[in-house]
Amino acid sequence: MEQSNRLYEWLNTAGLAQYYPNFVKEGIDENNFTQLSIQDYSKFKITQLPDRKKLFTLISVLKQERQSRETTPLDRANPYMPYHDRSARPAAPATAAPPQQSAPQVPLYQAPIMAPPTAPSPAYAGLKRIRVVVRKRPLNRKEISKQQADIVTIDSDDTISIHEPKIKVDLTKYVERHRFRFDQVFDQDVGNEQIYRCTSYPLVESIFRGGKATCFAYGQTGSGKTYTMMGKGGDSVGMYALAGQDIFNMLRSPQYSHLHATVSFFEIYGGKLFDLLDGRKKLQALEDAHQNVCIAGLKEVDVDNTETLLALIDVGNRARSTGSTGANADSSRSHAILQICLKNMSGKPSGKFSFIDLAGSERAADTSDNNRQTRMEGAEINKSLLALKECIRALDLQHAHLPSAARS
Ligand SMILES: Nc1ncnc2c1ncn2[C@@H]1O[C@H](COP(=O)(O)OP(=O)(O)OP(=O)(O)O)[C@@H](O)[C@H]1O
Repeated sequence: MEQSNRLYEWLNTAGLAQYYPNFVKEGIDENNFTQLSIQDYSKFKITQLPDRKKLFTLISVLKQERQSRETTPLDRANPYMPYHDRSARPAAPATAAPPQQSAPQVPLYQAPIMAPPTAPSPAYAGLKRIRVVVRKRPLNRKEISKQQADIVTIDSDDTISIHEPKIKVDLTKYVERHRFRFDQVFDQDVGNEQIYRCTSYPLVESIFRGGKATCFAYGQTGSGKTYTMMGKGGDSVGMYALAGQDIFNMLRSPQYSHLHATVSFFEIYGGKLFDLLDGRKKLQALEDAHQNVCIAGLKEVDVDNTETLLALIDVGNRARSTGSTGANADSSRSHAILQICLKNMSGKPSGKFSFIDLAGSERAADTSDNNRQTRMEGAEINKSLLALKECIRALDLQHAHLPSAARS
């Protein structure tokens, strides 16, 4: 494939193919594309905000991808290729000519927290142990109909601002701006596939080296955690399916013919564990002699393709505890843990990817309409999230003592 065509392919995937000739005219190709800055965009006649955002996201994804490509062999040809297109790559044209073509809202974030593998791996030496990325979701229908204001702006690829409306003692209204910095932030028009590329994807290879990787979706109720992990159904897939697809593809290569994958899915509700693939059978977390946490009796199903994985997730999600909260009519009230475990011929675990769709945290202001059970659940959820925070802090600081949950 010619390099210039690869540039076309990237732009096409991001919905920017019509600008391709402008890039060619300015001498931009695959090698210098990622060096473009926001100030350059107008040179290519990209003046509309949505298109500028698309270009910004595309360049961020590619930069991230360039880093991770040095560590993973997956899909080197076009890291930006979306999930649906990976089996049938569209041919790019051979020439430069393209084909024709009010009230504040707070729960706007969800943040997958990425933990690189626990097993030492030279390829991951340069990566942070924990990465936190933030995704903004668009205002939903209810918020739009109430003409509520969007109080979140994305300032750059790692900084967001929250504009908090406040009232002074003399009743004058003003807005206080809070800026927050993360490893990466994504605007509301970024899809699950791009988020997967920048977060979970670089970790997939690590589990084939015997590592343990974890992706948490953390955020307030209604902020989009399940949307990110699961997708919306149909063609809209999330982290589970995208990672599953890459894992199963790698398992098909002769290099990994000695491995197979098993899937388990359970939830933590009210401090208790329930197997989502086994009729919500109650489970027990036990610690073995090496202080590894084991879930006794957890059902593990052999899976070798994405369709079966999605069918199992569907079964599990139907069994998952949901309820209605002030902020989300279909709120997950439990932490759901999907594990894809690699095992060798003798059934010994040899790498694991855990996806954790946490129950939503709640602001006190959103709980006023909730009934007693919902409030009790909320208290339990907030308590367990606090415990999780301690685990992550201990991991981050590499404490000698880790809470047992941080070791599993
Ligand atoms: N990025 C997004 N783009 C479009 N719609 C979104 C996005 N994120 C979330 N939504 C929509 O917002 C609603 C709430 O999302 P979701 O159920 O994923 O929230 P949640 O964080 O899992 O909430 P809870 O913790 O209460 O389970 C859903 O209708 C979902 O389709």
